[in-house]
This record gives sequence, structure tokens and C-alpha cells, in this order.
Amino acid sequence: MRYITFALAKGRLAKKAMALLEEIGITCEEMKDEKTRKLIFVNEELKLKFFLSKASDVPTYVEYGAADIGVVGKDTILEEGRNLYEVLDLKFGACKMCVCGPKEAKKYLNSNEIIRVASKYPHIAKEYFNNQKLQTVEIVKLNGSVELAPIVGLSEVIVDIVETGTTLKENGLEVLEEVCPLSARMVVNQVSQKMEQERISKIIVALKKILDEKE
Ligand SMILES: Nc1ncnc2c1ncn2[C@@H]1O[C@H](COP(=O)(O)OP(=O)(O)OP(=O)(O)O)[C@@H](O)[C@H]1O
Ligand SMILES: O=P(O)(O)OC[C@H]1O[C@H](OP(=O)(O)OP(=O)(O)O)[C@H](O)[C@@H]1O
Repeated sequence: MRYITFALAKGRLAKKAMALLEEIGITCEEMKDEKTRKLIFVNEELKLKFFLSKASDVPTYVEYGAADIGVVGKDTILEEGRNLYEVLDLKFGACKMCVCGPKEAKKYLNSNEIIRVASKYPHIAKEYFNNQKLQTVEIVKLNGSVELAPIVGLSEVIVDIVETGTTLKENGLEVLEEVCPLSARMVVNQVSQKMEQERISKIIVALKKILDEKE
């Protein structure tokens, strides 16, 4: 039997992804060791492999079939735009993609003003503003602490993730528009979905059952 390989986004989502898989009996003790520098883990008994990768690389591994299954945020799926099947909303890691800025910046939105938009998610930001007929925007890609941009005058607004709203509040910013809700998703390689249909469907069904019970 061939191995089924899982690519899990490291960081915020990793522990919850592992905990959820554990609930359906998919475990890999070695991977839980936060100190390990090992990159790939094998569960011989279940014929499964696991690796943790930078979130933005998960869709790439899955599209190319280097991983059969991925667990990653919807934001990353949208931003990367890879060819893969999104099969399940795993519900954890819930947050929202929003247009944010100082209250005064609201006047720039839905106007014919040309504005700068800073974001770690340039594709999501571009797509969002492309659908707003009047607005012309210049997207500025940043790699973190995006809330700084309107404070220091780099951009009028930002497109970023909001969870509790604390970061915005502590920096005098607010949500001006909501782009879309986000959460962790399970994604599947398009060929694996057909070739390993039985094993992958079993995993999806088991996860779905656990998720339904949690609701
Ligand atoms: N408050 C939050 N801020 C950012 N991401 C969140 C939040 N809550 C849930 N998430 C989810 O967690 C993922 C980000 O995880 P994490 O913060 O570990 O990565 P990151 O720091 O954005 O990655 P990178 O190191 O590539 O910048 C997002 O893709 C999103 O789906
Ligand atoms: O609404 P909140 O609960 O405050 O969470 C949202 C903040 O958390 C994330 O940043 P992260 O900690 O990932 O750092 P980064 O901005 O450097 O990526 C996100 O980019 C926001 O800044």
C-alpha cells in the first residue's frame, strides 16, 4: 500500500490540525515534539507520512502531489490560487479578511480616489478591489505587521486578517469592510482524490462526523 502524505501548515494552525487528526485516530507522536528539527514523519502502521511546512507552501506541495492532503487557512488557499480540491471546512482558526484603516480612511473607499493598499495578501486585495468598479488601487506587498502601513503613511488602508480586533484597536485602526470569513480547510491533490478515493474519502467522512458532533 502506498503512503498517504499530509502537509500541515506550521505555526498557529499546526497544533489544532494535529489534535483534530488525532481525534480520528491519525497520529504521529514524533511530530508533536516541538524541539525536533526533523521535517518528515512516518506512521508505518497506518501507511501515512506527515510534514509541516510554511503555510504558503502547503498549496504548492498539494498541487504538485508531493502531499496528497493539506491543512491550511482559507486565506492562503485564496492567495496562492493553486489547482486543488478544497474538501472540508475544519472550523478552527476562524478569523476574517478585512479592509482596515483609520476611521477617516472610510471616505476613500467606493470612491474614484486612487489609494494605496498594503497587504501580506496582494492577490486577495487585488481581486477584492478589482470587483469594486470605481476604485483604482496600488497594492503594496508587506510581509507582516501590516497595521503599521497606514500609521506611518505607507498606505491609506490595509487588507489583513482580523481575529479578536486587538491589534487594530491598539493601533487606532478599525474594520472598514469585510472581505470574507476564513478558517482552516482540508485540501486534496486532484489526482490523489481519484487514485486514493477510498482512503481519502474515509478520512473526510470521519472528520466530518467529528466536526458535526462539535457543532
Ligand atoms: N489572528 C490571526 N492572525 C493571523 N492568522 C490567523 C489568525 N487566526 C487564525 N489565523 C490563521 O492562521 C494562519 C497563519 O498562521 P501563522 O500566524 O502561524 O502564520 P504566519 O505568521 O501568517 O505565516 P508567515 O510566517 O508565513 O508570515 C492564517 O493563514 C490564518 O488562516
Ligand atoms: O485581531 P487580532 O486577534 O489582533 O489578530 C490579527 C493580527 O494577527 C495577525 O498578525 P500576526 O500575529 O500573524 O503577525 P504578522 O502581522 O507579523 O503576520 C494578523 O496579521 C493581525 O495583525
